[in-house]
Amino acid sequence: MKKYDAIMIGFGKGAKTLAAEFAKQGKKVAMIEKSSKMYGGTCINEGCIPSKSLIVQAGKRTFSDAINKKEEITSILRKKNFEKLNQNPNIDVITAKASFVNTHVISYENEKGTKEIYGDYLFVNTGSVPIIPNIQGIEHTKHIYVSADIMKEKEQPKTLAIIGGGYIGLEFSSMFARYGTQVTVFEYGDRLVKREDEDIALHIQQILERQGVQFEFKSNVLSVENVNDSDVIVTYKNKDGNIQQLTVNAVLLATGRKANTDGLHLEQAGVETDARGAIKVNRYLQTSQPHIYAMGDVKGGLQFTYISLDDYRIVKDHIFGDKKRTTDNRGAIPYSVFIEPTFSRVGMSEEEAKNEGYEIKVAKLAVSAIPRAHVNECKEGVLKAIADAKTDKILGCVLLCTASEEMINFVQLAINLGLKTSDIANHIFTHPTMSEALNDLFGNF
Ligand SMILES: Cc1cc2nc3c(=O)[nH]c(=O)nc-3n(C[C@H](O)[C@H](O)[C@H](O)COP(=O)(O)OP(=O)(O)OC[C@H]3O[C@@H](n4cnc5c(N)ncnc54)[C@H](O)[C@@H]3O)c2cc1C
Ligand SMILES: NC(=O)c1ccc[n+]([C@@H]2O[C@H](COP(=O)([O-])OP(=O)(O)OC[C@H]3O[C@@H](n4cnc5c(N)ncnc54)[C@H](O)[C@@H]3O)[C@@H](O)[C@H]2O)c1
Repeated sequence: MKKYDAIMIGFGKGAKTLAAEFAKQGKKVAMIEKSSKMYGGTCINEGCIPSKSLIVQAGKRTFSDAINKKEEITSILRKKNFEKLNQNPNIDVITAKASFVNTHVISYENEKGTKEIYGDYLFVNTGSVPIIPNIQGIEHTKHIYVSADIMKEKEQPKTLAIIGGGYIGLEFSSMFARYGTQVTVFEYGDRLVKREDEDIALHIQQILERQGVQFEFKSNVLSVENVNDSDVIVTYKNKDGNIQQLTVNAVLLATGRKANTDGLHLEQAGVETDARGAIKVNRYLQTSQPHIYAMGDVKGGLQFTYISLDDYRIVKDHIFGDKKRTTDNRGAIPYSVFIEPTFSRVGMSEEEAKNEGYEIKVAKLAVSAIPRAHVNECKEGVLKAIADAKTDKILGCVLLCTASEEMINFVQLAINLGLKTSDIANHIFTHPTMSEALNDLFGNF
């Protein structure tokens, strides 16, 4: 049986970066990825990059041209990811589905039959899969998609129902609407983005409604069925309890994603999972077997590529470093939802800060007051900051504006460094930029 210092299961962000690190240290690594279409993981092939490519191209290209462009970008990145590891003499890239035989042995099957390999360390980075809601007719109805599949269809649906108003629901509704598709979002909740303040949720809703998106809040989709070859009838209970129907060309399921442990046989290695099926880890990302680590979506919690990357840093530090980095000291974690304009947040919302017992002060700035927003011809949105009234320290910030995905990283650094609102209010920014609006926002307290 071939022996490795480290076996990576899944070509996710954390594992591929860790594989290169192990190899750099002269260790022998096996990277096992189940599909030749997935080198580089979800982000590059089915997640962040293809969706952001389609989002950026909306309004610039036709839908089918944008799909072609997206294919071009993802195939370049996939190839680069494969070659980077495959050309490394210390790394074997194995294309096969892996499963545990015991605490150190992994089995996989390829055209030559079943093989087993041994690893001193093992790393599970198998990502997540869409949750398929329990809706009558969902398994056998045509034109029902998850995010990965709908991004492969060249034909643009004229009408689209999206079930779920979370990250994917928001990004895909804004994107399809801007290609000219009539979009209806069905959401369980009584409003969008439950973890955000109500004023911000309302802003987001109004922006999307102006783009033509319709929302059915507090709705429950009961069944889907094909009416002819090209249409789907969606039957749902609306917020008033009335049964309604909507006929659309396609339905996108965006009701969350769960840890992907399917077929891994974790039990053979004694690796425990939690009630939601995610792999249980400690703050160093060790599983119930100390030499087996889990990184990225498969361990539950926040599902972002940059979390998987940070998981790599924690594991690297635990194995090769001073063991100081943990999941407890990552600092404030920002996020961006790529609707148009982008919505980004870091730190606490107003409501969260109040619930934590802070005496707070709140500052707001309308995007229409920003010179660069006029240049960009995108004057929609709002900026909001929350600070501790006693210490003037920044507690949180919400940016609903063009380029907020860039700006939020600056505010994150300010929060992590413990800066005060006056530090940003008096910071020198280049002009004319969206970032310089942070002078005014933080000067508005
Ligand atoms: C549509 C969409 C848009 C997104 N947009 C963003 C965004 O803008 N920003 C952001 O930060 N995050 C975004 N995300 C989330 C992000 O894609 C994930 O959090 C991230 O890719 C998770 O990476 P990972 O390291 O956990 O593993 P993944 O990248 O999911 O990699 C897991 C790999 O393991 C392989 N695998 C699974 N089982 C096995 C097995 N048994 N044997 C061998 N290989 C196996 C899979 O084929 C896959 O390649 C988006 C997700 C989606 C779906
Ligand atoms: N920009 C980004 O960083 C980005 C973009 C896309 C996806 N992602 C990641 O992908 C993950 C999955 O995204 P997602 O949008 O599928 O999940 P999500 O958890 O963000 O949202 C799911 C939504 O579906 C609703 N819902 C669940 N079941 C429903 C039903 N039967 N009917 C109506 N509504 C229902 C929930 O109330 C929730 O609002 C996210 O957690 C996120 O981490 C990130």
